[in-house]
Amino acid sequence: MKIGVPKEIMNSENRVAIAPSGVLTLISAGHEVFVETGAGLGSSFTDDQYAEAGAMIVSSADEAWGQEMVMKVKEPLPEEYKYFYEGLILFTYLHLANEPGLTKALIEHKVIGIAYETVQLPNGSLPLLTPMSEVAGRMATQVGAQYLEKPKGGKGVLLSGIPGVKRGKVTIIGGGGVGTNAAKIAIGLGADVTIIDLNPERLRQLDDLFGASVNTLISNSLNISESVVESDLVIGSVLIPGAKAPQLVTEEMVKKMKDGSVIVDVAIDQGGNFETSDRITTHDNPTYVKHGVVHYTVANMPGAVPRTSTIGLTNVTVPYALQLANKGYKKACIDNQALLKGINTLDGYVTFKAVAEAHGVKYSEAQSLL
Ligand SMILES: NC(=O)C1=CN([C@@H]2O[C@H](COP(=O)(O)OP(=O)(O)OC[C@H]3O[C@@H](n4cnc5c(N)ncnc54)[C@H](O)[C@@H]3O)[C@@H](O)[C@H]2O)C=CC1
Ligand SMILES: CC(=O)C(=O)O
Repeated sequence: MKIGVPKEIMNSENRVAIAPSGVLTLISAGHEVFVETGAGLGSSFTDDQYAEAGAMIVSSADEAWGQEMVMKVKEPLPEEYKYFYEGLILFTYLHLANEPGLTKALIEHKVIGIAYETVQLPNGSLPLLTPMSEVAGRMATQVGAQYLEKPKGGKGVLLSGIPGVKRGKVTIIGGGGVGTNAAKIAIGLGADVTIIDLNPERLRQLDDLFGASVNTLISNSLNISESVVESDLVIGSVLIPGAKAPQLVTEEMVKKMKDGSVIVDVAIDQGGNFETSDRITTHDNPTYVKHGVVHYTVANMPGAVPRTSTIGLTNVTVPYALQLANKGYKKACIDNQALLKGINTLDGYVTFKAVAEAHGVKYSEAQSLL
């Protein structure tokens, strides 16, 4: 199969879909890979390294997009919709529940849209989201700690405290991949950490993992409200796979937070967990202040640590890309139910229920279209 790898064009998106090691894997299996010139530079991979791995370096986005399958990192931006054509296999993060324009463009052009974030194993885990959730979760605490500093607009609290002065309080809503990694770093910093989740079994696992280093709370409006209002840093990481994120923290709760507190809404890529997360920000200008609270709502957090993230993403996506390329998307998705769950658009239909519901459009089962 001919596989294209365009350069990412989102603000400060320095990741690339495949590291040279992944190119070598695909080429060794008999496929052709076309990498747009400079696509890897943000992650410190040169054209020469890609060429040595066997890729063809192409000089334009047009050529990279003109292949049978395109692998990307972020959801295409409107200026990329012109590259869509009927039958294109697009393998990338899509976050369609929060992207009505992109959903429409994929349907109109009959693109086979396979979303990394909805590929799901029988145990419910999301293997192509996990490494970026690990990155974003760890970053969430780091950036939260930074924005609590006075010169960054925060209230001037050091999360670790010092002897004689109490520790900062961190609330993490959603104890999955992002939440667990955010907690790891917050505990490491010595903060007073609370994790809130809807799933009691998940709370038990977190309790076993972190012991007395965390407080765990079941998710309900009262627990969320009480914990959020008392916190210096609140991290939003609730996901209902493929669906628009639930807004669990209301504007009223945010109004009650102390001035200079910080919100890091990692779930912003699916629409966000805070009623006050009313915009997506960029790495160039990552925060805004609402009701005195600093909001960080960057939808591509791992783009700031591209070297780690590109390698982490390649590790998990390439085995699936190989299945798509070796067998063709139909047989690959019939043989592997996890991959089948990744198909969000096919033949002009929305094939992921939560996406169809988010946009009020007809849902068609992917399997019946294969
Ligand atoms: N902004 C960014 O750059 C990035 C954003 N993300 C996003 O972060 C979000 C979280 O991802 P993961 O942690 O991997 O998901 P996950 O599926 O591992 O975890 C989600 C957790 O939310 C919990 N949950 C569901 N409903 C809840 C409720 N009502 N109250 C409390 N908890 C509830 C689930 O039980 C689960 O433990 C996703 O939207 C993902 O796309 C991930 C990576 C980068
Ligand atoms: C998950 C996602 O959208 C990201 O890593 O940017």
